[in-house]
Amino acid sequence: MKDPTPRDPSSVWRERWLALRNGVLASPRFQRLAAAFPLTRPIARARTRALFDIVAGFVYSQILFACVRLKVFDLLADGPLSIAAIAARTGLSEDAARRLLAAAATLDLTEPCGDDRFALGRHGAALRGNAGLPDMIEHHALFYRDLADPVALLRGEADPELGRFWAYAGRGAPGALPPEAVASYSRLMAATQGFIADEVLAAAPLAGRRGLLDVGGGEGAFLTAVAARHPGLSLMLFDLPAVAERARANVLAAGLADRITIRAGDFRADPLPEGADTVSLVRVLHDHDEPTVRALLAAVHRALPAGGRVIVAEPMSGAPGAAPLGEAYFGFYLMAMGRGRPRTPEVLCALLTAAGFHRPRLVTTRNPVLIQLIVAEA
Ligand SMILES: CC(C)=CCC/C(C)=C/CC/C(C)=C/C=C/C(C)=C/C=C/C=C(C)/C=C/C=C(C)/C=C/C=C(C)/C=C/CC(C)(C)O
Ligand SMILES: C[S@@+](CC[C@H](N)C(=O)[O-])C[C@H]1O[C@@H](n2cnc3c(N)ncnc32)[C@H](O)[C@@H]1O
Repeated sequence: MKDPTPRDPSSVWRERWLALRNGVLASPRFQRLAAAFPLTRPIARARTRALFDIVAGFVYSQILFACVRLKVFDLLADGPLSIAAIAARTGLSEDAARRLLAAAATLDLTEPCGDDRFALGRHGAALRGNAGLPDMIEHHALFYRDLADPVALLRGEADPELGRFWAYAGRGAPGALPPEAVASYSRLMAATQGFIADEVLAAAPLAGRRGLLDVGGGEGAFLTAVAARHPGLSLMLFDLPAVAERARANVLAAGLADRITIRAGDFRADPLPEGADTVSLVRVLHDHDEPTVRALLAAVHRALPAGGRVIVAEPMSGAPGAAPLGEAYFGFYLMAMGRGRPRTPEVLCALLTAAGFHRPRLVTTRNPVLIQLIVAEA
């Protein structure tokens, strides 16, 4: 079907090239020839594998999910185990355990070491070093169910479970959410701060700052990490009342009540507390649509003094080497959640400029796949 909308003249040549390339790639005769000819055969194989991997991706995810649910990586933490021992400890038959461990081995989750024994694979071992990751993987059961009919999700005809899990994404006033509505998402976010806070703190320009306000700071896991690394910084957390209550209990239990002040409120309705010269928004903006983000950034600007600084930390669209994680993974995750979108650094910089901030800039983290930073001055 030809698109009747007028085209930008600069795209004409690109579209002609795409038509030519795609016509060739779609031809079964070309595909047969490319696979037969020794010089193009490796390319044909790689393309076949790449497309097959997209088809199989969900199966790979379920194999990882089964390993996490059955605690296979915990079982192998002390060294290789035989299939008989793994079967006994997971409650699987030996045949099922062998099928799972062999499949996991092809994904580098486990590694065969002869005599029907398996060790942790490279990914299985890395997973053990990331506290909170198994919780995050198990949480995906909801997302996978929401994705069972992606077309219904795209058409807005589904009733996604993620929308209920992230209670503040619902229609009601988030400030009135009861404790039980925020408990599970707050626990999950706190559990996954381990691999976020390290990256953010390695890159965040906090030297010489006096006070940090963490907006949407959850249970206080990020500020607890900040407190350990920046002993001179005064710290304040702002979150919904039911979440702030959890933060208060955690901060008290960690003996940090004199370091971290907790303030409760709804940033869509209440002013932000003043007094800090730096504000962080960690995994907050991507949860919200444009009007909320604009209003929130303007409120952050109002709360900051001259010389103030804002730090936005979240996974972003178009991260180098990880393009599908932004638009595909977080794009669909946030669609199921019911609001928000992953944004490129350029879009975030433009939103910060519109809110009155100066010199918005991308600060590269050690691991942009997980999180990136934008810093701007008030
Ligand atoms: C050892 C020898 C011989 C050589 C060394 C070679 C070498 C240098 C190897 C590297 C080893 C290494 C450092 C490995 C490190 C691996 C790491 C750090 C792996 C980390 C993996 C992290 C993953 C898979 C993270 C996944 C995160 C997810 C799925 C997050 C989802 C977040 C969501 C859904 C957030 C929701 C919040 C909302 C609603 C969007 O606001
Ligand atoms: C995805 S979580 C991130 C939590 C924390 N910053 C982290 O990275 O672990 C988003 C946080 O924003 C908070 N939040 C959402 N809407 C809010 C609102 N209207 N006012 C205040 N906080 C809000 C949530 O309660 C939640 O703690």
